[in-house]
Order: sequence, then C-alpha cells, then structure tokens
Amino acid sequence: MEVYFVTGTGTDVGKTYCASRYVEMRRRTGLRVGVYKPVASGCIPGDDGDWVAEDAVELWRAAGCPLTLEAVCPQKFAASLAPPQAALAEGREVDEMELLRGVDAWTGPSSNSAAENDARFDVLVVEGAGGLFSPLSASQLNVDFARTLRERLPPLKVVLIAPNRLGVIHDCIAAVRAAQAAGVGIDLIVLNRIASVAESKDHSISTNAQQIEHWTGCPVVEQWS
Ligand SMILES: Nc1ncnc2c1ncn2[C@@H]1O[C@H](COP(=O)(O)OP(=O)(O)OP(=O)(O)O)[C@@H](O)[C@H]1O
Ligand SMILES: C[C@H](N)[C@H](N)CCCCCC(=O)O
Ligand SMILES: [Mg+2]
Repeated sequence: MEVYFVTGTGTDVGKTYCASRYVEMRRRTGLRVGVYKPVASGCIPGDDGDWVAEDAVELWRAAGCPLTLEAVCPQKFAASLAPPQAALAEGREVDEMELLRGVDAWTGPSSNSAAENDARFDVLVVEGAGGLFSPLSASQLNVDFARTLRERLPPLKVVLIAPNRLGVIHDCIAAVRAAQAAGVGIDLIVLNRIASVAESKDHSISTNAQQIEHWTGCPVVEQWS
C-alpha cells in the first residue's frame, strides 16, 4: 500500500487541489485509492445539521466516494482557525487517538502491516490541516502527526505543496530543514501554480524548481504524477 501525507508551506497553498488531482490520476490507472483528512476546521453547516468539511468532500469525490464521508474526515470544527483552537471555540478538543484510529478504516485493523496485508486500498492519501508546522491538536503539530503516522505506516511519503511564486525558495528550505530537525524527511515538493499568481510579473516561476532542488536536495515537480 502506498501512503502519502500531503502537507504544505502553509494554508491555502493547494494541498486539497493537488491531492485531488493526484487521486484522480491514480484511480484512472485502475487503483483503489483511499483518502483521509484526520481533522478539518473552517467547516460549513450541512443539511443534516452536522458540519461539512469541504476538503473532505473534494477528496472523497476525487477518490470515487469510497467508504463514507465520515470515514474521510471524522473530526470537524467550524471556526476558521487551527483545529485545536477551532475545537476549543466549541468547548471541545481534537481527539488525538482518533486522529490515528481513523487511519485503520483505510488500512485495515493492523495498520502496522498495511504494507503487507491485503489492505482495502492500493493507495492512501492523507491531507493535514494548514501547514506542516500548524497545530493539529493540543499537543501535536502536523509534523508530529506525520512522524507518528510514518512509524505506523513505514511506506509513508511526505509530500510538501508550495505555491510557485516569488518567496517560495525560502519557504521550502525553511520547511525542509525544520522538518528534518523534527525527524521528518520531505520526499517530494510539488510547486503548485495557483492561477491567481500573475505569471507575467513573477519571473521566479521558471527557476524556483531548480533552485529549491539545489538547496534542499528534495525532488521538486510542478505536476504531481
Ligand atoms: N493549481 C491550481 N489551479 C487552480 N486552482 C487552484 C490550484 N491550486 C489551488 N487552487 C484553488 O485555490 C484554493 C486553495 O486551494 P486548496 O483548498 O487546495 O488549499 P489547501 O492548502 O488545501 O487549503 P487548506 O489549508 O484550507 O486545506 C482552492 O479554491 C483551490 O481550488
Ligand atoms: C481554516 C483553514 N482552511 C485550515 N483548515 C486551517 C489553517 C490553520 C493554520 C494555522 C496556522 O498555522 O496559522
Ligand atoms: Mg485543504
């Protein structure tokens, strides 16, 4: 089973967009793809009175609606804040055990043997919340969760999404070095070309990938395929 933890140099950088395109591409090859958003904030009210995580809906649809939307994103909060603050605003907490337990729905009960056992899915794509160093729960940043997840799912690869614009070289070097210091290697950097960036004025776009690869030693792509 291939497992990817999709994180970013921040929020709104294209994690869901790039992950969803990747999920669709892998599905087109006939693979069974699972998607998991451990916790979401900034959710909107749904028809049944529950909160809806738009990220989870986008990922779920890209994967062909496997299992249930609840399995995609078991923990949802309303405020557009980091998840622990959004939970606190509702007098609740992010359940750290549930963050990990939620993976089992996608990898099978003994997630340690996900690589060996006949897991329900061939590929699992997990999207964090915010950036790699955004708080995920009261005691964990996204990077801490990625490290724990990799201990449980050794094939896990960490994919860093960064918007292709002037300033991204710094953001990627900082993220890679901080991740390494936190015991997490970055396996792939995806330079996401967000349509809003005025390409004509940003002359860095054509050289950012080569610069980031040079300074970080990480593979950098503009298209995650
Ligand atoms: N390459 C792209 N082309 C067109 N639109 C894009 C692209 N990348 C991102 N977007 C759009 O930009 C917005 C932010 O992207 P997205 O929601 O994927 O960010 P995110 O990092 O997942 O944010 P969050 O931290 O809230 O999860 C979305 O409306 C998304 O559809
Ligand atoms: C609400 C937003 N769309 C994301 N889900 C959460 C972003 C948290 C960022 C926290 C931070 O690092 O400042
Ligand atoms: Mg997202």
